[in-house]
Amino acid sequence: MRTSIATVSLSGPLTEKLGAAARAGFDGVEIFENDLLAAPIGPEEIRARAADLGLAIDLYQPLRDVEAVPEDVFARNLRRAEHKFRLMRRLGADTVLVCSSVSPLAPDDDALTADQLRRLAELAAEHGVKVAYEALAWGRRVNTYDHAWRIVEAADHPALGVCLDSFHILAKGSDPKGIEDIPGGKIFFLQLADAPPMAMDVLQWSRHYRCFPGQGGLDVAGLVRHVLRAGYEGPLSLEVFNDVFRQADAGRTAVDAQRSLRLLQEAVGTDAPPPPVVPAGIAFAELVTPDTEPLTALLGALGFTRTARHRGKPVELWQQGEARVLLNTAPAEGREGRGPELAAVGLESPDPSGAARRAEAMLAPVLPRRRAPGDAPLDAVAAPDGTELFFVATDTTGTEGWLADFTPLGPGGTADGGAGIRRVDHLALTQPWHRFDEAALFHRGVLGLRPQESVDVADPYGLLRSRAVTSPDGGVRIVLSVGPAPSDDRTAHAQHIALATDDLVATARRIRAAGGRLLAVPANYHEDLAARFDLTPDELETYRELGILYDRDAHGAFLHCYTETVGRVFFEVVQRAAYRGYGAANAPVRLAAQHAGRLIG
Ligand SMILES: O=C(O)c1ccc(O)c(O)c1
Ligand SMILES: [Mg+2]
Repeated sequence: MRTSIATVSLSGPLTEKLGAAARAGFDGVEIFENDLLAAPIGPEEIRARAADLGLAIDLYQPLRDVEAVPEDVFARNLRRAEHKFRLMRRLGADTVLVCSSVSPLAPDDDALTADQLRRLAELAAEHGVKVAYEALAWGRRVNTYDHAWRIVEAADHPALGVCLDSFHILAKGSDPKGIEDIPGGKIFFLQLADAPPMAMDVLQWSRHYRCFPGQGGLDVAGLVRHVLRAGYEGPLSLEVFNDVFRQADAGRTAVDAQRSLRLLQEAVGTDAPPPPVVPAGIAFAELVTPDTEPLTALLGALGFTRTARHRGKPVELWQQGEARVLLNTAPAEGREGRGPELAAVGLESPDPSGAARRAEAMLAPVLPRRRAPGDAPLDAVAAPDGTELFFVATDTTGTEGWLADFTPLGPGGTADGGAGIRRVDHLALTQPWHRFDEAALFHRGVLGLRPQESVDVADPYGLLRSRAVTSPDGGVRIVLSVGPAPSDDRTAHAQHIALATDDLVATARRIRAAGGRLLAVPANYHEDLAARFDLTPDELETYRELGILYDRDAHGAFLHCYTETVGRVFFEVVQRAAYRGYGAANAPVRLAAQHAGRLIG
């Protein structure tokens, strides 16, 4: 189907918005009146620019408080409307949006409203344009789609139809099934927006928190199915008022928006992109670091062994069980002067090239293959936070496997035992503040991971939001978070690699014995644990001594502890049986402890 986006959804001046929409693959735009009023170029030139970019101007909006007014006011409104109809002809826009009146003057009279809308439509028809009537959720009298349709039906003019907006319909809790009773040809326009679940005034919710379909909690796809069954043939148009998108880069927002519509179209069956290939596990986590020193000491204490070296690049493989960490000391552009950070993740994929095809169809930036002749082919894309995601074959033993690019370091190189670490449990990646919603949608759409609930965690210097995205069997777990801007002395929001052990107490003791330093947790925390959980004094004493945090859910217990932070990276070691979470209840204490920076040992 054709896709369109309202200019209000993108930042910047009108011409930049048009460029961003076109580059992201949109077919059209809704032009907001303010964007036109503020543009330094006239309607004819806007029309020409849009046409050059291959964009139609699908809607001009909005006309406000036109209808349901005393007759003298309506006469003035018609004059104002006629002015806009002439403007629309110059702009090449054939549909105008009329929002239901919010005026306190609006008399409680559907017949009057219908009569005035019919006269407005007659005037519009004389100018060759159409009127789409939209019920705002906070409209004075008309605030549901079915009420708007009853009025349009009564007005009975070919140049008058309804505009459906998923936000207004779903935010009010209306049943969208009734949309099927509206003849498709009378649905002149469809605006789509999602929103996170929030108990707040609907106008504020709409003006500040709308997001792209799939980023919130409304069943936008369900609504679209009803609209399609009604026979609607117009564009799917995104109309998102959002405080963050107003500031973010328009080009990125437009791609995020287009990705959301591709997923929506996949869900409703109007498009069939290559299917998602869900990664099976984390093959490796790659840390870039100016020098290996602080990390090799830490990895050694954690029980890792340097097992191999890349044949052509300054990259070492450190391994323990199925956990693999790459240390890359190649100087990287843009990273000068920065300490160690997590730069890339290898995702084990049952079908790496299928995963790459999916990624491309979902508009993930495909990275040039950084490989020397003879290296294994590696497909990679950039996640919204810049992390490079490599799709690697699950079978690492073959000559095509990524491990084939590494030379084993002697017989002692096979990692065994160590500190009891078996694999990577999860990765925690901090997101730029304006890319959090984009990141969740990206991981769902591109990788087929499932976003879990978003949780808010108190940090001593701000609030941290975090949301896990996981594969169905838990083989891949990535925790996306966004928090207060990091500064040099506040490294708590560094990314981290969580490693799984079956016996955290034994692993923590082994780490300490090997000279590793663990994060000290205040005694107050362990006193509180005694009140919350049925733990023996011995267990509590052990946890206190080793800085172990504890949580439990309906499925089982969770024990975890943290290493010191090196550059922007630290490690967590976790023991989970069937526990499903990430110890969010303990996160405020952990973050405060990281700010305090006290270590055991
Ligand atoms: O918030 C508003 O005023 C407004 C305007 C136009 C729309 O299409 C809409 O859904 C909301
Ligand atoms: Mg709308």
